[in-house]
Amino acid sequence: MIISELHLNNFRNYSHLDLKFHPHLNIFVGQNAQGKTNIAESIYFLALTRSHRTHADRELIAWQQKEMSVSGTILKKNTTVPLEITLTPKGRIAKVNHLKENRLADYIGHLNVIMFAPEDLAIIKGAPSVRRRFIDMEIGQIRPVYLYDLMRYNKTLKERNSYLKFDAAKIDPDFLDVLDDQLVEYGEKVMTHRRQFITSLTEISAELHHHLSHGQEKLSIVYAQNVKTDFAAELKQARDKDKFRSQTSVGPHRDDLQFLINAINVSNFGSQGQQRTTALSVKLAEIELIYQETGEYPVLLLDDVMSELDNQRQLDLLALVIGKTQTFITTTTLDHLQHLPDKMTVFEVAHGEITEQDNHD
Ligand SMILES: Nc1ncnc2c1ncn2[C@@H]1O[C@H](COP(=O)(O)OP(=O)(O)OP(=O)(O)O)[C@@H](O)[C@H]1O
Repeated sequence: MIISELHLNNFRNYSHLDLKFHPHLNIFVGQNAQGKTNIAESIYFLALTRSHRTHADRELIAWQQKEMSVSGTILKKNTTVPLEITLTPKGRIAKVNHLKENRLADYIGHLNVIMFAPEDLAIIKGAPSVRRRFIDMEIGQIRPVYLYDLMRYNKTLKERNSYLKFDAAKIDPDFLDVLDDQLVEYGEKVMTHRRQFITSLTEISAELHHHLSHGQEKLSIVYAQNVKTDFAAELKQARDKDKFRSQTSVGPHRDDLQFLINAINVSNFGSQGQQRTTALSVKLAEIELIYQETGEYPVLLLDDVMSELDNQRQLDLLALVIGKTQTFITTTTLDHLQHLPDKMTVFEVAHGEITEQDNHD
């Protein structure tokens, strides 16, 4: 799939912007703090109805304004899909084909994006919650049903945790049994989706990493599932402890991922370069995974990462994606970008204004 047009109204530092994109490669070049990442962020937002870098939607609305909107046209193999999201003080309004979708889960998935930004190193180095968010966002893009299951799981978890805060004497074991049954039902579904996703991700990223490391490194990803074998039994066993601590200690809300290179944990012992290449392999694997699940390649957003890759990695990366995946690159300079294809559009970004510099069809 490709995004052919993008329209922004009061999004960050763009009061009004209309852009037409190249189907293969679009480069946004400009000095710091001009609005390059804002463009990548707006495309990510159009796909997933949230930002990749903030939880606070308010930050996305141009200062002194109350609303913003992002819209675009998505071209797929057989269809053209107009998408639009408006952020108002009352919340989000998401439209597909100009019709409002009542559930965001029905909206997400019409545009698939993979974003690779410096923050993504946190998938390797950061807290387990970062990795869970990564898993949730990625599975959610390809399987909307996952978002339903996850939402139901989180709702039940919240209810159980609130109930555990009651005085011990007031806790009815039968009611807790009912909550446990629900938690297990939704939790099992969440874990099944995660297991399948991680198995496929491991397989593809191992192959890509082998390629990117020129045969030197073997990457494997381990699903560090918090539930060992039997969720229901483990929940029951932890009940006294959970009552004492007023929180649920077992379940997929405690899951994690481990990245191993040649059997050594990259998060703790990998070099910066290995951590970066691992993050890149994982991101590139997602592109293939989305293709396998949906039959369309997603849009790739490379925000500020090219300068961090050496010449060879840039070459490998571009060779893997150009022509297959519509790619957006943000960068402060074109100087270090080697091996660019002939066909692309370069946009110059300055103070929230964009000028098309070069267009080679
Ligand atoms: N809600 C907002 N309203 C208006 N302007 C905003 C808003 N949020 C951010 N900005 C402005 O957007 C600019 C930052 O844009 P962006 O993050 O896209 O920079 P960039 O060009 O990618 O820079 P860098 O190369 O440093 O990453 C800053 O000038 C900032 O003041």
